[in-house]
Amino acid sequence: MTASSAVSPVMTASGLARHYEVGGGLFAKPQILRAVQRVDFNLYPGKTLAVVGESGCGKSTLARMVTMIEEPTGGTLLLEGKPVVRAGWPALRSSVQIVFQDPYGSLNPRQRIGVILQEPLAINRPDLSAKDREAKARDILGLVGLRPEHFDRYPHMFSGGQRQRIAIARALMLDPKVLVLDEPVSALDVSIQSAILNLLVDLQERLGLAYLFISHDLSVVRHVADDIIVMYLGQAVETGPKEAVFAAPKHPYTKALLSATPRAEPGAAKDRIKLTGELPSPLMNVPGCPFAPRCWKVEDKCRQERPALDDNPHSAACHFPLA
Ligand SMILES: Nc1ncnc2c1ncn2[C@@H]1O[C@H](COP(=O)(O)OP(=O)(O)OP(=O)(O)O)[C@@H](O)[C@H]1O
Repeated sequence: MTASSAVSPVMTASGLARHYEVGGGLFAKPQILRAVQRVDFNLYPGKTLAVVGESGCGKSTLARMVTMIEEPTGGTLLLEGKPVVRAGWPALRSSVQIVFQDPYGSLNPRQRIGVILQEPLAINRPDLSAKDREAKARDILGLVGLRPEHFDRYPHMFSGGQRQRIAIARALMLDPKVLVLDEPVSALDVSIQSAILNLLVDLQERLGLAYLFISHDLSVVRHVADDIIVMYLGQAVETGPKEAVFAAPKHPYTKALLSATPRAEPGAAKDRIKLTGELPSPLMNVPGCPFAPRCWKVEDKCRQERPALDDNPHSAACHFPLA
């Protein structure tokens, strides 16, 4: 999806979908909840694709499919051109690692940092000796900006920012090609957020990692993204290079999200677009545009026909795009 890249994508998603059956029982049929619907993207080495949207739009479900924690119910996922299918998971899984939002909950409090870091190697790299595993863990600890003496400490002895460095270090232990970063700084103090974002940018440059960066916070996305997917109710409603999406959003939903994001530049104050109307239930398969009930540009066609993205590098699933 990025126009700039002549390099092959490390991961390609085509029509990726995840549905859940909910409810149901003796006398009632289960309902289908469409958490993610037909999402396409390419991830490139050394580049960051940000997925943004409000709570419940399907970001975490997408992350679980990309990290192969959960199987898609539709579409395909290719890793370096090879289909990701269950049979290939153990080998492919190590190439895609995830860092979660909560640095407090994701580390075992009873294990020393050195043990936590070596664990993925113990499981996936039986070819490495204990000495090599330890050496690798110590190297990666330094790479994420922690000190050698931290190796023997326990998670509770670290701050939130340091714990997130440990979680990033653990994700790097198997030399992944793709890192999924699921709201990696949302739980941290603002003062620490930029240090972690700078670390991620630095690691990407050094290691050529592809990032799928999931965030509801557009000011964070502005800092790190190359390309953006805006999701609404399980669907990609706008995709494009960051600069284009921020400078001239095409989808009314993206424009509303951007209008609610504080800007650092002086004089950048702008009118906030307030969305009214309810977010439709993901259990309802509405015929038209999912955003129509909240859209201030809505017309009859929007309620009848579902708009789709086109092949342009910057595209919006909207019958009446803004730019
Ligand atoms: N295992 C599941 N079973 C049923 N429904 C689910 C399941 N997981 C997610 N959902 C539903 O799928 C939709 C998307 O959820 P998801 O957690 O992916 O959204 P999100 O954008 O990550 O939100 P948040 O930021 O709040 O985590 C929601 O309506 C959610 O209730």
